[in-house]
Amino acid sequence: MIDNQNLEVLQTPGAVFHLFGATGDLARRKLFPAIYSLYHEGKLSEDFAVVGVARRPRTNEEFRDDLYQSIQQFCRYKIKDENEWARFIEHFEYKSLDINDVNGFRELRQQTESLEERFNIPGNRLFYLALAPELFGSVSSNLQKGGMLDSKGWHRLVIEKPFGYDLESAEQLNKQIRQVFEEEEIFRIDHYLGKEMVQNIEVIRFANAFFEPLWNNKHIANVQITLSETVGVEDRGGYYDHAGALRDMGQNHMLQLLTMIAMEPPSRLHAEDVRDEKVKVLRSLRPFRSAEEVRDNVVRGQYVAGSLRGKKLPGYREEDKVNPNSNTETYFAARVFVDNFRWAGVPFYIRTGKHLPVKTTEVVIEFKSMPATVYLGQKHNLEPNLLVIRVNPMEGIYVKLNAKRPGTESDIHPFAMDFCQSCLIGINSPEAYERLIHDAARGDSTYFTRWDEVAAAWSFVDYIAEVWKQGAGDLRQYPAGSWGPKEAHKLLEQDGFHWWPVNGQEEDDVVWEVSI
Ligand SMILES: NC(=O)C1=CN([C@@H]2O[C@H](COP(=O)(O)OP(=O)(O)OC[C@H]3O[C@@H](n4cnc5c(N)ncnc54)[C@H](OP(=O)(O)O)[C@@H]3O)[C@@H](O)[C@H]2O)C=CC1
Ligand SMILES: O=C1O[C@H](COP(=O)(O)O)[C@@H](O)[C@H](O)[C@H]1O
Repeated sequence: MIDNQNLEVLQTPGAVFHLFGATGDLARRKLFPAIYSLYHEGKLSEDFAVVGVARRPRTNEEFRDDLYQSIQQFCRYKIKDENEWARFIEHFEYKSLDINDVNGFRELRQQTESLEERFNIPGNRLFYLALAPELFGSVSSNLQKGGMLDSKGWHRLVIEKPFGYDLESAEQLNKQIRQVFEEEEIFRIDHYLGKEMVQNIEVIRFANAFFEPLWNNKHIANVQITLSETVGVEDRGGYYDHAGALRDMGQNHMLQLLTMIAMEPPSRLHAEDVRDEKVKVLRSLRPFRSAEEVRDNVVRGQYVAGSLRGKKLPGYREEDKVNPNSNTETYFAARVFVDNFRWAGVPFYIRTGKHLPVKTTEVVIEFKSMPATVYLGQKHNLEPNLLVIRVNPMEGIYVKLNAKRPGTESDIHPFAMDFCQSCLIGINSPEAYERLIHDAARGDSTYFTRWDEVAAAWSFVDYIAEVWKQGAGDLRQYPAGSWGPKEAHKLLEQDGFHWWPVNGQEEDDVVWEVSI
């Protein structure tokens, strides 16, 4: 069992957190629970304050009630100690303002200064924008005009995705923000980078002597990245129909995961060194250069009515706020290459979709087969070795090996050596947002996306989106609850591979317990 007693607790420096979009869905489901968890674990020092900002009127008491509900419903810690809750909640206040009205920011400044005085906070201010991206530019400029950046401490801007709709709009957005904030002050969220197992990829790769020598095109046959979701678009049809799976998951989470797998070891674990290595991967992605290349390497799909675990599900075009003739993809799979010395010739297959059979995020590294076999003519089933990194909902890694079935002479079968982190008693991994808010408050931008990463990812994705917009690249239908269009299998079959089953082992796998 992991020793939980001696975990390091790094406290944030004193600061006022301004949470723009405090009455929204993200704040309620993710941000308030994250702040409470940080406090509960002693990672937030007592000299902090939070101002929730949104348009609708709320008294401080009403706002605090909202927080209570949100934490009881969504936080991994429930409120049990009323004294602790009373200490925590007195740090929270609400401010009603319209982002486009600079006067509201002047009032916010006074409110902030009074909180700084009350809690002895040295002028550090963090601005978290849980808002529609159209508002990011106005917030930045009104923060400046309203005097919110005049305090002596540091100022940081934390921005939610999506960062733009394409490269051009992202550049415009970046320009607006950069008129007010330096790049070092901007923390662009990609919440997948806050996930425990995504951060663990770095450790698995760079702290284990037996992986690194094999981590290249001499030994790896292909890499498969799956981000499958059981949910549909829920109540986000308006946003999603405009975005689609490529922009919603591909440009950010999937390419970020790919960079974590493919990057070179950084010289040091400083934020800029890590991000330098990641951006090199994005720049090495082989761009598609024609509609045919897109058609041959990228599959897009949209769910039609189907069912999942006995529950009937409507088709995408019947969802709320979705255009009934929509051609937006709710699924895509692609075969991409990283054209550098390490990865030349190794296909990376990536796929994501809504209303697929399981919720999972997994990375499968498939190793090349043995150069020859000595087991000819005997009963055997020599499957390739796999390293599987399970990000979500299970956390862990397993290695698939071939071994002799006990009691036989050489009946060879695949076995899994499984380290299931989330199965260990006493492990309650932090939510991604906890880690990211904690990092931003401490000024650590390692797990936030730098502008050049965002730009490189858009450059890659834009070409595909443009080809689709021109009508090329057929939109395939798949029943909700299925594994997506069958064309996604052909992407791998043409190379002699197949998608490995995700989120579980095959029946005859044996789990070898590994203790740590
Ligand atoms: N929800 C999620 O799971 C995820 C969301 N995101 C991103 O986070 C951001 C917020 O999303 P979400 O919480 O779902 O959105 P919601 O629509 O639920 O919330 C939007 C918030 O913005 C406030 N707001 C809107 N207009 C103004 C204005 N003119 N002045 C002041 N406040 C305003 C609203 O408050 P009021 O109505 O009171 O003015 C509300 O608090 C988006 O960029 C989204 O893409 C990213 C990943 C996941
Ligand atoms: O950013 C997004 O991510 C979620 C999936 O996140 P996860 O942490 O639950 O895997 C996705 O549902 C949403 O469409 C997208 O905007």
